[in-house]
Amino acid sequence: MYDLFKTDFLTVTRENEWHLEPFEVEHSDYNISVWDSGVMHIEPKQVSEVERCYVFSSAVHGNETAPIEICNEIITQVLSKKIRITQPALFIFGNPASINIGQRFVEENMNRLFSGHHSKPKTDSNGFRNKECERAAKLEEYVTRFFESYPGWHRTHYDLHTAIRDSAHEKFAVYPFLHGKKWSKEQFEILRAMGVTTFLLMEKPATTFSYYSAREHGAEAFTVELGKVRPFGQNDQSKFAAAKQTLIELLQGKVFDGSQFDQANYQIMTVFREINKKDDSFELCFSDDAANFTLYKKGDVIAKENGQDIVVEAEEEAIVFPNANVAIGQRALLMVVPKDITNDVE
Ligand SMILES: O=C(O)CCC(=O)N[C@@H](CCC(=O)O)C(=O)O
Ligand SMILES: [Zn+2]
Repeated sequence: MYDLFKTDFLTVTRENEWHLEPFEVEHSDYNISVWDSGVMHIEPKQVSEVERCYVFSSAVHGNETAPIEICNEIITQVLSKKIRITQPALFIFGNPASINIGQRFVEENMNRLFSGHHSKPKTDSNGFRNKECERAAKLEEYVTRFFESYPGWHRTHYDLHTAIRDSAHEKFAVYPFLHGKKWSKEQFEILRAMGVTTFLLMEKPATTFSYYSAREHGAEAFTVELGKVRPFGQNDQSKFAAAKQTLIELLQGKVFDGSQFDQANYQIMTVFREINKKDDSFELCFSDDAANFTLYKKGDVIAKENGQDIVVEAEEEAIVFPNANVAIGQRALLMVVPKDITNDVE
């Protein structure tokens, strides 16, 4: 049994990489349950009239430390009564073992394992199911348990990340494919309050945590990129203050009014092309410090594979998440273009 008033939740999480026996934390204002390593449910004892519940996840990639720090601070401030919240929250540190090694993942990128992909047979290892597969399956169960505790409530999940490269738009959010549903004006406004004005609208299902919550639980869910990957202690906290403050305000029952939505306040992009790595010869043809959202022109060679050039096809395309160092078959690069969503928001 841990005393979370003496040892913060992140420390306890890091001491128990893959498993922690569930326990309750005595508190005058909240019912607090630790469901597993890195998984904490906080429920205000006084039931809110604002029927909204929140999942805030971080460390789905263990080296993306700024969101981990933000979430750990919010938890610590709630427990110590420095801030008071009114809405139920599930905090998740996704991959504690990868936090400890300061890497994106231990064996497999967990953000490619949701929506059941954790249970798909692995072609490379005769069906071997690694610990990240087990963890992704458990995280799905916890999110289900949490959302089902509040039937009929409005559900939100922000899966907080930082990006490997610099970005021409420092903060941006990936809006998972909605299968024809309209994009939420309110969410554009909430995320703008966090400092996010660039959105990447996905056009197909994905294996990410945010797509899982959107699709399986009808949650407003996003992968939110808050800046660049840095080790613990090297994050400029001032760059994350607005995001942290907005997350706290949501937990305090704030409801945003999206009625003034104006596309001119945002950079809205969609995926023109997803480039997957097909074999080990795949290489990117721009420098390692080319930022996300750098524009390339028609005919520019952006990658090579198997002796073939991969070139820009539209008049202009911007790069997002370029990474030649992914497993074969996985996304190595997104090419994105602007999108007008004036008639597709509500
Ligand atoms: O900077 C990068 O190349 C990756 C940053 C990152 O982890 N991004 C997420 C995006 C997930 C999504 O598409 O919703 C990822 O690649 O998992
Ligand atoms: Zn990430």
